[in-house]
Amino acid sequence: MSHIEARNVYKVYGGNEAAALRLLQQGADKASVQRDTGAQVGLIDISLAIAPAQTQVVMGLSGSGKSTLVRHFNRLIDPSAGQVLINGRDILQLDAAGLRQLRRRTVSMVFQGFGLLPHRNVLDNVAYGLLTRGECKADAHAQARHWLERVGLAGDAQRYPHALSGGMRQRVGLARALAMDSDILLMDEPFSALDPLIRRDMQQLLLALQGELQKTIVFITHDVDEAFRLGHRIALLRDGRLVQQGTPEELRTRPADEYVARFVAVQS
Ligand SMILES: Nc1ncnc2c1ncn2[C@@H]1O[C@H](COP(=O)(O)OP(=O)(O)OP(=O)(O)O)[C@@H](O)[C@H]1O
Repeated sequence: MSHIEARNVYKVYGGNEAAALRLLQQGADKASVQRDTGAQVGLIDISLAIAPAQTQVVMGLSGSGKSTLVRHFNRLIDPSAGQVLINGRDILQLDAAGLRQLRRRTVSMVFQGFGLLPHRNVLDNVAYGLLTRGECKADAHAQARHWLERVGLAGDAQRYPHALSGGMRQRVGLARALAMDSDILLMDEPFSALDPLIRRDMQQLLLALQGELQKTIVFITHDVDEAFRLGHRIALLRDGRLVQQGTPEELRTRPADEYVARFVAVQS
């Protein structure tokens, strides 16, 4: 069974949503629908299945719909049409308690901007999610210390975010997500603000942790090298549509069209 599945997902923002959806379902493209209905088109008929313990990269230019797609997987965004399934269950059917459970237990998210709490030290930042889901302080701190050690920050538990480098902050963000012990990690351009060498270190760290922990990771990037380095599979979006989903090798050797061929050709 797929761990995560999107079935015929459409997302339209604002404007005349019903009219926009109808036009898209008849095959219209993003630009014409936006012009004719005043709606912003996020996603068009996306179907994507992600297997357990895989790193699925979502790649595409700015505005192609990467964040919109991935935010459907923890219901930060609800689709205009279509279904999203986690472990075979339609998450749009979840009640408030089910949604809380999804966000606290099943899916964690790591952002580009780190999202750390500035007035709490590193240990408390990592423990924060555990405390808010009701774990006692001693357990939360023990787990936080464990994950800080795993990301190489054992000696930095008492420091504050402002005193850390970007790479260290992103390690804290990663430790915080891992501490939640959820099976799914959503990572929205987590390394794009980092210097190239630090970025490479973080990619290595993620590969090592993934090999060991076997999480299902959905990783957004617009960097082709990063996508090829990290992804078991890569989904390439263009103007809200999925143009190809496949292994790095498949994208390289059997690109679905000229656009995919040009996109992957930039790989160094
Ligand atoms: N809240 C919103 N309201 C209106 N339009 C939106 C909203 N969020 C996204 N969009 C539009 O949906 C489309 C896809 O945006 P999205 O942010 O998902 O793309 P992206 O590939 O993640 O881009 P980036 O790489 O710049 O983050 C864009 O045309 C964007 O303008």
